Amino acid sequence: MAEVDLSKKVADRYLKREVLGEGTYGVVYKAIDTKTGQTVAIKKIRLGKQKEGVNFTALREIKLLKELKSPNIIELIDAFPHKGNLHLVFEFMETDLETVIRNTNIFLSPADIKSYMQMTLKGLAFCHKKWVLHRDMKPNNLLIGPNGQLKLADFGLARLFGSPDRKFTHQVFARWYRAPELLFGAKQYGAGVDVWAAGCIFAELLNRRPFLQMEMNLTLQEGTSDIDQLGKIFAAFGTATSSQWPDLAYLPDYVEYQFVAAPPLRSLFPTASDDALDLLSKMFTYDPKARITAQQALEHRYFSSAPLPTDPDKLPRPSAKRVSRLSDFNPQEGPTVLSPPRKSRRVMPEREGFDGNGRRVDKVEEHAGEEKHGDGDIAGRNDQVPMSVDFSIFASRPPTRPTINSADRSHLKRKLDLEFQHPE
Ligand SMILES: Nc1ncnc2c1ncn2[C@@H]1O[C@H](COP(=O)(O)OP(=O)(O)OP(=O)(O)O)[C@@H](O)[C@H]1O
Repeated sequence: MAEVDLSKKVADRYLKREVLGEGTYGVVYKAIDTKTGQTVAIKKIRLGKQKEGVNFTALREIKLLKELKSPNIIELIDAFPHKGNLHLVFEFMETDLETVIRNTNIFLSPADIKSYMQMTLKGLAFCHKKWVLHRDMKPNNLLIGPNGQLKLADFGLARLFGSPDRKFTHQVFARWYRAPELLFGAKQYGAGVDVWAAGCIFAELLNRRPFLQMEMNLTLQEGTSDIDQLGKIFAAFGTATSSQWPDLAYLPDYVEYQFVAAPPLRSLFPTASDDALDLLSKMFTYDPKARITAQQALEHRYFSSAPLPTDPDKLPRPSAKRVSRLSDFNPQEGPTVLSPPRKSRRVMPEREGFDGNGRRVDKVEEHAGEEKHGDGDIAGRNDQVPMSVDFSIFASRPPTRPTINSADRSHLKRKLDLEFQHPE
C-alpha cells in the first residue's frame, strides 16, 4: 500500500510530454519535473505481471545506479514504480553520437574525435572503478548535452533488466560492438567488453561508418550471426590464436576458424594518426585479460599528444532538439499525459537499409505503441560485479544459445572463404 501512495506522489511530479522514441526496454518520454522546472527523459520499463512490483533487491540496485554520478554518465534522477511499470527519470539530452557520426554536414577533426573518445572513456573508467559494466555500448547510447558533454546512457540496465534480446530488430546493430569473448559465449566476462565496444566506436568516428558492420541478411539469420560476426572480426584483425589468447579454445561456443593473417591496421584506418592506431590495437586486443582498460586508455599518449581534445562546448553537433520549459505549459491545464503514439520509430529488418556510406536508414512502422522487454541474458552476466538482482521479478530466463552444428560450420567456412576472397 505504502508503495502505491509513494508512486502516485512521485508520478504527479512529472508532466509527460511527447514520446521521444522506443528502445530495448520500453518507451521514452520527454517530461517536465514540476519541482525543478527541468526537462527530463522518462524511460518506462514494463515489469510484467509481478503484482508486488519491484522488489527490494532491485530497488537497492537502482539506488546504486542513482549514486553513479559523473560528468560523463547520464544522471538517474529518480525511479518509481507506477501502474506495473518502472519509470526511470534521466536528465534530458539533446542528441547522440550516432546522429553526429551520420550527419554528413558535420566534419569531425582529429581533435574532435579525441574529445568524444576521451569523454566516452572517462565515463567507462568511472563506472568500471565502481564495478558496474555497461554491456551495451553503441553510438546511440552516447548522449550529448547542450554544452557538448558526452554522457553514457543505460549504464547498469543490461544487468538489471537483462541484456537486450538480439531478436529485436533494433538490437541487431548492437552485435557489431560485441567483444569476441561474448560472441564465443563466455559466461564470465569483465569490463573488457565495454572497452572493445568503445574501440568499435573509435573506429566508427574515424571512418564515419560502423566498423564491424554485417550485411543485414546475415545479421538477421538466427544462430549463425555470432559466427559471422566473429568472421568479420577475424577478417579485420586476423584469426585469433591460442598464443594470443590462451583461454580461447575453452570458451563455450569456441569453433576453429580458418587462419587468416591480419591486414595492416593502417589499411583499415587510413586517416588515423600513429598514436590513434596504437590505442586502437590495444582496445582490439583479443585476450580480454591483455586488453587495455578504460583508465589505461585515458593515460595513453594519444590523449596527451597534439592535437589536444577539443573543448566539449566547441564540438560540432547537429542543431538541438527543442527543449520544453516549464513556461511552455499552463499548470491549470493539469498534466498532459500522452499515450504512446500509434506510430513511433522502429527499425524494420525487411525495409531497413543502408545508404551508400554505410549509414543506417531507419524506417517508420505502425505498431501498437506497446513497450517491450527483453528476455534477458542472465547467463552472460558478470559474476564478479558485486551488485546482484533477483531476476525472477522480471520473469527473465536465460535465452537458448544457438548451438553450432555441422551445417553452421560449413556455412561458416563458405562465408569465411568468400569474405577473405573479397575483403571490403
Ligand atoms: N536522456 C535522454 N534525453 C533525451 N532523449 C533520450 C534520453 N534517453 C533516451 N532518449 C531518446 O529516446 C529514444 C529511445 O531511447 P532508448 O535509449 O530507450 O533506445 P535507443 O537508444 O533508441 O535504442 P536501444 O534501446 O537499442 O539503446 C531515443 O530516440 C533516444 O535518443
